[in-house]
Amino acid sequence: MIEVKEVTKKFGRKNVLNGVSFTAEKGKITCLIGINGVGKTTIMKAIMALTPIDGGEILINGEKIHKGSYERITFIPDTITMLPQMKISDAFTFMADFYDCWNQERASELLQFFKLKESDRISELSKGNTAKVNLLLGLAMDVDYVLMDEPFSGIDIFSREQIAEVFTSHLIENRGVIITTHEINDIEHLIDKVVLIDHGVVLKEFDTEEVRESEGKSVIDVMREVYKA
Ligand SMILES: Nc1ncnc2c1ncn2[C@@H]1O[C@H](COP(=O)(O)OP(=O)(O)OP(=O)(O)O)[C@@H](O)[C@H]1O
Repeated sequence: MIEVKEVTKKFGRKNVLNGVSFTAEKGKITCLIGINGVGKTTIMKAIMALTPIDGGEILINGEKIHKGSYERITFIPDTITMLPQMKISDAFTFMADFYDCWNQERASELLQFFKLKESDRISELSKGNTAKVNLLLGLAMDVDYVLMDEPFSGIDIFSREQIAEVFTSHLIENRGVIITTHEINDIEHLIDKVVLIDHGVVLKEFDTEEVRESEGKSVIDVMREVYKA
């Protein structure tokens, strides 16, 4: 489990996270929802220890993040981190050299799934295909948790559908997934848990199935209630 406990973060004098707490479990897809600038990416980076926090605590499977944790958790940012002149095959070699948990078999499977070729050059990929390569590089790692920042942002409907398909396939397996979005429509049916964020605090954390069954409400119904209150 990932436990985010009372996390605070300032950039200069600006309070960005004001005591954020939530949990994300293995085997579940947890979605952080909030409009632009509420601190979603900062939370992801804090979990990965890519940005230092000012207060609170973050635990991954009961431990604070350490060097070895990067073989158990990965972050897929909303921009590709591979060099533009690389081919997809070069990116695979880079990942294999860098991570023990790199799974080439799964990478090849994802490549087929997304209809991409190892000889494709990063700089020549469309926006949708760049997002797919980014996702592929994260999902081909044998980790317990995958963090994805806006995996559906700015890409066409067909690419979005293809990416959504990954979430219901064996390629996600029993992993814990945290995704951020400000646009819930496409993915409502995929997610197990929602964390609604505003101004660096969690307004509500709920299980989508539970709310649907016990209260007959969709995620959007709950969002309307919470954000309009
Ligand atoms: N390195 C930084 N230095 C200064 N301010 C920052 C830095 N990173 C983020 N911020 C500020 O922190 C706030 C939260 O940013 P963050 O990127 O976490 O929001 P977000 O919810 O992910 O937004 P978006 O949906 O636009 O990606 C914003 O006001 C942003 O300007």
